[in-house]
Amino acid sequence: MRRAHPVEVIRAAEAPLLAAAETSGDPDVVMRRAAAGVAHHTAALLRERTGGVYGRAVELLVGAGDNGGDALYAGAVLRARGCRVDAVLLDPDRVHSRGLAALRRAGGRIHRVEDLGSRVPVPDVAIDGVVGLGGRGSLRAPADRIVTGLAEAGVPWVAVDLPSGVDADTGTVHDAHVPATLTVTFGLLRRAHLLASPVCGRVEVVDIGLSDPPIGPETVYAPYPADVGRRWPVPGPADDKYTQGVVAIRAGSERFPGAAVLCTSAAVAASSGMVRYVGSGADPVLAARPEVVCHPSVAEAGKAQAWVVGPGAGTGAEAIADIDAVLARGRPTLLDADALTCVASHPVLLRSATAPVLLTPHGGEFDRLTGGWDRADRPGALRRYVAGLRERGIEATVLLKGRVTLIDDGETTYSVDAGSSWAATAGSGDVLSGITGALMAHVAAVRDSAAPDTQLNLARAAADAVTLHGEAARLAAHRRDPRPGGSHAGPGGGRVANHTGERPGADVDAAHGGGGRPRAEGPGAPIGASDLLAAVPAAVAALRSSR
Ligand SMILES: NC(=O)C1=CN([C@@H]2O[C@H](COP(=O)(O)OP(=O)(O)OC[C@H]3O[C@@H](n4cnc5c(N)ncnc54)[C@H](O)[C@@H]3O)[C@@H](O)[C@H]2O)[C@H](O)CC1
Repeated sequence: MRRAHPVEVIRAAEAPLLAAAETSGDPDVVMRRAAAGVAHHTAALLRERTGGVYGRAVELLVGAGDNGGDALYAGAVLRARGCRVDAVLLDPDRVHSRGLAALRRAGGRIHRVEDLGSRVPVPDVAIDGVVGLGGRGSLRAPADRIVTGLAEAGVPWVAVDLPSGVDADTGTVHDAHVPATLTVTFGLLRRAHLLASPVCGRVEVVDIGLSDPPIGPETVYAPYPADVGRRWPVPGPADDKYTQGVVAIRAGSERFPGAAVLCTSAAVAASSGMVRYVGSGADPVLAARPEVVCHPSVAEAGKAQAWVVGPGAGTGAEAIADIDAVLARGRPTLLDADALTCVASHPVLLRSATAPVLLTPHGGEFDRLTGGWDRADRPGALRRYVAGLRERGIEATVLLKGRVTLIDDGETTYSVDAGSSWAATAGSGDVLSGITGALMAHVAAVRDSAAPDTQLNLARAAADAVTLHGEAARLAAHRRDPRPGGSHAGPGGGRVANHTGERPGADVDAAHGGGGRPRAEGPGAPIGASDLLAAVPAAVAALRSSR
């Protein structure tokens, strides 16, 4: 798992290093170490983009704090490597004076913002040293104007520590922010690197000598794709359809038969166990997936290790009664879509739950559940909601969907960046419910046979399912078979997206509105939920073979 920490933990980890630097008589030794890393990775980006480093133009946007100091020292290193370096000082009276002197000595040019006039320099790369850990709120004028201008001109931004205009702890991306192609941070990931990963670009961590800090309730986790692949359930020599987990799905309605097909088909594709179905969509479900076992009612469904309720299932009296009946069966249950609407209007429903529940709202459904939430603090709003449920005695985990999906069980927050936004399509949530339900059934089956008294790690299972879903969307968007009626059996796609590496969406495309707006997802083409579904087996294979 990748781990990311809150600002106070980072500051505490840095404190002994900074104190030692102070007593050594070289107070900037740690800062120069950090800056050397910034310069190294900026040079690599320059080489990638322009084929070299010598003679390339670098612009530094420098704020009042130590983040600006890092940028100035990095500028001095790049100058020594032959770059032309221009530093724009946003607050000349408070600039880091030793960093500034170092850049001057190296031959960098220094500008006050007011001296820039209408000059619009177009460097090969721009370094964001406006604010780091001490940043609060949006980029202010005139930094916002400079950032927008360069982003519109297609200049890649390197963020020092984290992109300015992004809150280090909540990951809130303010309207005016730096859309980074690359973020170079120091020693430890900050929460924003996982919570706001689409605007961080590729994240590089430079070793500056920090020790591992303690983990705590504010630590944010993100699974490595290779770990998800290692954990993904596949049948072993002693397995049969029951040992791998049976998931039962109550989904679909006269109005939304497709939800039943997408959800059950995704569950079938995600694991080799068994899928049961209850609802009005038995005919289309069986037409798509004859291996699904259909039942006339919740009461008549056979044994299942986990249940999924809600996709397209309706919000009427019958649907509500079925939610109640499923929860009363005492198995781990995923509640999605219409089931969340029912829970929002009848919160008492969750009292029937005698086993862990996983709620999977998108932002609008979370609005309904909470009566309105603080969008400036996604992880905080989620943690507070889960805490409220747990205070009511409900063993709940909540998965808040988005390009960056957050999962919280009251103690641990997982953050999963899909790596692209291709999955933002109708029916994609139904597929996610099916995948997640199958995985829940598997972990419950394993738990029941190995250690029935232990707690289920539903949050980690959900994070794994979201990782797979994102990978399936990426593969679907990139592997469309151009033949009429073709499938997803096209070549390539074996390499799993490294979510701190390949990130086409982090690039800025002036043609798509500029102003730091992330470009639509680079190469690839829009997909529907059926395309995503068809790519699930390839995504499982890709995750299982990733290193
Ligand atoms: N000291 C070292 O050896 C190391 C420092 N590192 C870097 O230091 C920053 C943290 O520096 P700090 O001075 O505490 O904070 P900032 O530079 O982030 O900014 C503080 C400064 O900015 C003003 N401010 C806050 N919000 C805004 C805003 N939205 N717009 C404009 N100005 C704003 C605030 O008033 C303060 O004056 C850390 O991130 C590293 O980059 C390294 O850790 C290496 C060791």
